[in-house]
Parts: sequence; structure tokens; C-alpha cells
Amino acid sequence: MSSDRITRSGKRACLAAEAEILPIDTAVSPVTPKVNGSEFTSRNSRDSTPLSSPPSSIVSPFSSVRSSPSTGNKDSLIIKLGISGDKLAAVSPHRIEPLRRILAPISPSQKGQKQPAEPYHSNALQDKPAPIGKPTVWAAKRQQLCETLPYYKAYQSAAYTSEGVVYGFMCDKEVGVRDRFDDQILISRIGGGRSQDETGKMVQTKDQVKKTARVLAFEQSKELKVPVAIIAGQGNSIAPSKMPHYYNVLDYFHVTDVWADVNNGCKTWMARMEKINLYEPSWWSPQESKLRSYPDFANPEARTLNCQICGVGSKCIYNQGWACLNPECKEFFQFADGFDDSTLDYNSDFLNERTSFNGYITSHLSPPLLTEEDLTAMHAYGIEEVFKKGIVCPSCQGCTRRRDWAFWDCENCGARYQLPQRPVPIADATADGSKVRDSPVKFIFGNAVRSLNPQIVGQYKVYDFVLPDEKGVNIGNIRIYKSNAFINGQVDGPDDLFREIQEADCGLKRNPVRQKGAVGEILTSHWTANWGAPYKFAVAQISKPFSEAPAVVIKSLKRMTWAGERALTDDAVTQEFLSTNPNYAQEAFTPFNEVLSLGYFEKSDIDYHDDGEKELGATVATLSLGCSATMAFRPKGKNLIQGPPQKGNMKGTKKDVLKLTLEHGDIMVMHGREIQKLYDHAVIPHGKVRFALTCRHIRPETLPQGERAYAVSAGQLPLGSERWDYDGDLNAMHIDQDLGDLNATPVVRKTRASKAEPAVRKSRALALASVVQKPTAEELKSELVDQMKTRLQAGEIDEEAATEVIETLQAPQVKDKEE
Ligand SMILES: O=C(O)CCC(=O)C(=O)O
Repeated sequence: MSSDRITRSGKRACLAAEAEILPIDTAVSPVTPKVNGSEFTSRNSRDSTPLSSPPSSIVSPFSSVRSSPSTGNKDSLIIKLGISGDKLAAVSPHRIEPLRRILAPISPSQKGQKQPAEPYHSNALQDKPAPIGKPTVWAAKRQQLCETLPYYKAYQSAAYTSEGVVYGFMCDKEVGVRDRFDDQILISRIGGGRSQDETGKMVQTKDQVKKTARVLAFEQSKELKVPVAIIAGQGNSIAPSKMPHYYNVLDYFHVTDVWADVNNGCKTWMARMEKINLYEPSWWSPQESKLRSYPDFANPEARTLNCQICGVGSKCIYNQGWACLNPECKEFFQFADGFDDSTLDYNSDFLNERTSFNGYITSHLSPPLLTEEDLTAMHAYGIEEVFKKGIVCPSCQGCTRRRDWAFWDCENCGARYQLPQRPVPIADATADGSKVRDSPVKFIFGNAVRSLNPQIVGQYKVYDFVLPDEKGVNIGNIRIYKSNAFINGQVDGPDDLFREIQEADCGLKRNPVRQKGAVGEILTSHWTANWGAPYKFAVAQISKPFSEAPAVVIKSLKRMTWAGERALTDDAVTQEFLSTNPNYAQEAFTPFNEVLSLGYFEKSDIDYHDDGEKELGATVATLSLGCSATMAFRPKGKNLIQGPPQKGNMKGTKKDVLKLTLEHGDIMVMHGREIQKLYDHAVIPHGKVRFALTCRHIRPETLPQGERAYAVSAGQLPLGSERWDYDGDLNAMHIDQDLGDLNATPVVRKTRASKAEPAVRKSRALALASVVQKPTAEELKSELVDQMKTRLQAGEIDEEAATEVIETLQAPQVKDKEE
């Protein structure tokens, strides 16, 4: 599962013209002028230059080149720290083992260890001449590119292919011996078969005879005349000039040749690409270059000769003469005079060929901004998938991700772009989810997970599951409180909370899960904000005390406190634990002092993770608001559940053991530290928008000394919050919805509980029976006596008066009024 799914068409829904950007005094003005309904401000106080209009002309006959706005262009901050290989993952804000290792400070014992000589992402072009121009689009981080550009969504490989064709290609660090890069031509290895050598360098280690999907995609792009956008990274040592940013979009190219070559003694595949618009100079042309000429389509072409052995034609592309380039032929790469990998080079005919392109360029290199007109035309709320994409900042032309729930703040220059978001009505948010309401349990794999009989608690139908360890001993339970229309419609119930959380300014943000600031930095797929005691373990995020939390957070906390505490008092669950472990003693409930609010746009999710930091209490509860979601639990790769750990990357090697459907208003409770040690969980929402409020207890005593006092005070509930105490809607009022005239505003009528439908009354009675075990008068009296004695001992009450009351309570002749 990944956070950002690649749109298969690679197209972007851009319906209207580009937003017009007005000049703003960026240093002082907090006002966000509205332009076409959208808002754009620059927050970079150093940048006092008025913002220019966006490029108004698409000058190229191929419509691929835009004139760049000239102002406000700041070089991005490129922090030269990196880790090899980008991997897109919708990652939890919680504990992620590999991440811990990455983030962990170097311990004294590690200090002597060999560190990589050079960071993966470094600038190999410092000594090159400056280019004659600037890129129309650029990025400092790979995820910025992939979230913004329709033609480039490859987190790990150089080529972005979709539906069998290549749309974008990155030439960065990995440069082959016969790669070429000038102002109009790019020749690059496109084949695989490589692995890291002992120095960390990627080298070809095995033959690649068969055409891989990628090679076929290059061939297909050539046949179908698909433009391929080329992006150059600063790691590419053969770039003709100094690249101004880490990632620089060059232009649209087209594939002219795909052939097999030999690299490091192994067969591999190459592609030659030619810039489409040869009539304009390339911005990356070095200032000293003489190459800025118009195309000469009359250049001689490299000849093609047929192999006498296999009959397949191959172009004569090398300076050492012709050789058959069919990798399956036994005469493959046999030059008359042999060949030397280090000196073998292309002949000038091949390099100077220019091929006119008669395909179509359909999208701008720099995708236009979405505007309010787009929003209206799409009947959108502003949380749909297309609004999660990044934008090309109109101020600095850098790609920026959408890090904030409500706007885009340029990660490079600080300019802000905002479209009005509309709150999603609950009926729209749950339109898809309603189908699954009757089946909360998607499935349980195998028979390891024990499923208990459902019961009624409060007004909820409750399902309990008990998870085992490697030996089959029960280690923790998961409870889901299934909500219903009755609960959802109550005052301050989930419908109200869903509305309130959209209206509240929660400051939801996507936070980095991988090396903040680095080229390989990855943001979570979902947005979060933390309240109460700070929660900052794997993903650092801003946290505010409960006293500053919007009411919706506290109201939700109250619901989960009830659900969490109640989940720990169930006989059936205790019996199930005792059946595998006679010494089982349940860890007591510790009141929650932290709430993490999570927001999911359409197609956002949270990948497998655990909530197992040692600083956390044993109970975690989540309230779901909005569209439905699937929550999956699976054993961690490294334990023995479902068999021994597999070699290599153990993450993700095991199957889900339990899948639950979380719907609007449902509360999920997990209890037991061992669950977090042995299982991971993930959540995939299914509709337009979802919020989850997750409560934990952060144990101040486990925090560093300097953080404890703050954690305690930040986790204190504000005065007056008792009014939102929750009891499972046990005695809630019933809501009738008058749907007489469907066009009229629905009338929500509140009536006394006694008017409830028989089914509701029955469920309420059952719930009462399960929750309240009415004490007898004798039990009450004895409890009172115990309390008096305790308070007496503590010196809280007057001895004489207390003794008198105790004697009276204990006197056998006193008649109990109830009797
Ligand atoms: O979105 C959810 O329901 C749960 C989020 C979650 O897994 C977490 O906060 O740990």
C-alpha cells in the first residue's frame, strides 16, 4: 500500500485557465487577496519583490515551453543528507523500526563505525559552466516532483511508465559508461540487472537479454510518439552545465532508438532521446557552448545493416564499426576488431541525427494551478484526490507538496496558495461506506484470532477479538463499538463532531517520516495534529495542550475514555484471556492524556505501523468520523506467528489476520502492549474524507525529566469539560427524522426516550442489564461503611459523627427503605 496512488492515465484534471496572480507586498501583508476565488500570498519576508503575473504565453509551437516569471526565484534549500533509494510509503506517525534507526542519534559505540564516504544525493556539477537559462519547473525533493507532475511519479526507478509507455525519465546519479547528455540529446541505460558493489555503487552484474517491461515501454513510446519529459538531477556528473536545483525539468523529448549494449561485460539496454522543440535553445545549454544551432534534419542518418546470422537489422552507431545488436544472436556485439568498453563510443552520424517529431504534446511541463472555477466545475469540496497533489509555485516555479490541510505553503519560497474548501456533509462522506455497515468484520484469516459473541454496550453493538502470541497465548484484545444512526444523530454525536472538526482550525499537517529536509524526505500520506501531552516519537509534529484544543477534540476524548475504560471490564474477554493463560492479570486502564487527530483526503491512508512506544499506556482508542475505512492487523515479519521470519526485508511478509470495517461514529479500542510488539495495523479509508481521533496515555514518568511537567499540564482537561462526559448514549434521547418532503430541510425532532421504537427500547434495556449490575441495599451500606472508615483514617471527617453513622448503618434493626 502506498500513500499516493499513481493516476494510471498520468493526466491531471485541469479544467480552467491558469489563476491570475496579483502583486502582493509579501513582507507585510497578512491579507490573502482573492484571485479567481483562490488565494495566493508570499510569506517569504526576504522576498519583497511583487510577484509577477504567471506566464501568459505558451510560446513554443510545441506548447512545451513557457516563459518563466522572473521574480521571486529562490534557490531551494538543498540539504545534502540522503539515504539511498526513495520509497513511497504512507507511513504512520508512530513507531517505524527502520525509521527509528535512521533518525536515531549516533551512539558512542557506533562512532567508530565506517560511515558512507559521500551522501547519496550530492551535487556533481559544481565545476560545470552555468546554463544559459532556468528550468520552467524544478524541485528540491523527489516526492515534490512525484506529487506535482503528471508525467513523473517514479519514486524508485528512473523511468515513469504507465499503461505500457514512458512519460517521464530522470537522469541523476547513476551514469553509465556510454550515457550522453548534451543540449538536445540524452542517451541513457534503461535496463536493469544491477546491484550495489562493495562501495555502494550500482553496477551491472547480470545479463539482461530479454526485454523488460521498461524496455518495452520505451519501444512503445517510440512507436506511439509519446513525449517523454526529462528531469536532470544534480547528481548527474555528465550534465553539460551546472543545474540550479536538485531536480530540474529539462523539456519534452522523444525516443528515437532503443537497443542492446554491453556494460561491464553484461548485456543491457539503452535508449536515445531527442529534444522535441529544436527551434529554441535549451535552457541547460552551457553559456560557453557553441551548440545552440537550429536543427539540421538533413544530417546524415546512421545506416542500418541486417545481420547475416539472425537477419535482424541493427544501426551502425559505434565508432568501432557495425555489430549485430540483437542480444539473442550469437554474433551480438561482435565487432570486427573486438571492442573495448572504455573507448567504444557513438559515431557522429548517430549523435547528429535529428528526427522530426510528429506526435502531440498534450500537457504543459508546468501544470497550471487549480482554480476556484475548477473546484466549482468539479462540484468538489477541495479534499478530493486532485487537491492533494502538489503545485508548481507561481512565485518560484518550484514543485511543492500539499503539506497543510487547508492550503499549499510553498516549501521553497513560502508563498501560499489557497482554494476555498467546503465542509463535506456527512451524507456525502458516508455515501459509499453505508454499504458495509452490517458487516463490521471483513474477515479473519485462520483460526488464531478469537472472535467473541457480539453484545450490546451502551447503545453500541460491540465485537471483541482476542489476538494470540506465537504460542497461542492470548495477549491483547481489540474491540469495535459499532455506531448507528441513533448514536450518530445525538447532540455532540458523531454527525456534529464530523461537522465541527471540519470547521475547527486544527492545523492538520503532513509530517516527514524520512530525514526531514533531505532530498529523499517523504511526508505521510495523511495529515495530523496532536493535542494534550506531546506525541512526538517517530514523526515530530506540533502539539498543543488540551486547554487550546477545539471542543471537538475534548468531546471525542470523552467518548473514547468511556469506550476504553468500558472495554477493560468485560467478563467474556477476561475469560477468554484466562483460557490460555491462567495467570492473566489485566493491566488497568490509564486515562487518556493525548489525542492525535488524523485527517484523510480522498486516497490517503496510513501504512502498517504499531503504537508500541514504551512511553505509551496499554490502551489505544480511535473514533472514526466520515467515510468508512478498513483496518487491517498483521503479524510483524520478525516473529514466529504464521511461521519463521523470512530472509531479507521482513516487513510485509505476513498476511493480515483480521480486517475490520470502521464506519462513521465507530470506536475501536486496542488493549495490550504485546499486540503492539507482535502485530502492525494499517488503515485504508474508502471515500472522500475521513477523520480519526486517536487517544493514548503518554506516561510522563517515562519521559526525560525536563519534559514531564509539561506533559502533565498539557494533558490536563480544561475546566468545564465534565459537561461532555460520555456514557455510551445509554440514556440518550431518540431522534426521529421527518423525511415527509425530501426537498424540505430535514426536521430533526428530539423526543423522550420513552417514545423510542420498540427495537431501540429493547436494545437499551439489554444495554442497561449488561452495564448496571444493581447493588443490593446491603452492598451499598457496606460500601458506605468502608468509605467512612477510610476517610476517618485519613482524618478527613469528624470521628464522633462518623462512628455514630457507622454504627447506625451496621445496626441490624435499621430497616432498609427500599425493602
Ligand atoms: O485512522 C485510524 O483509524 C487509526 C490511525 C492509527 O492507526 C493511529 O493513530 O495509530
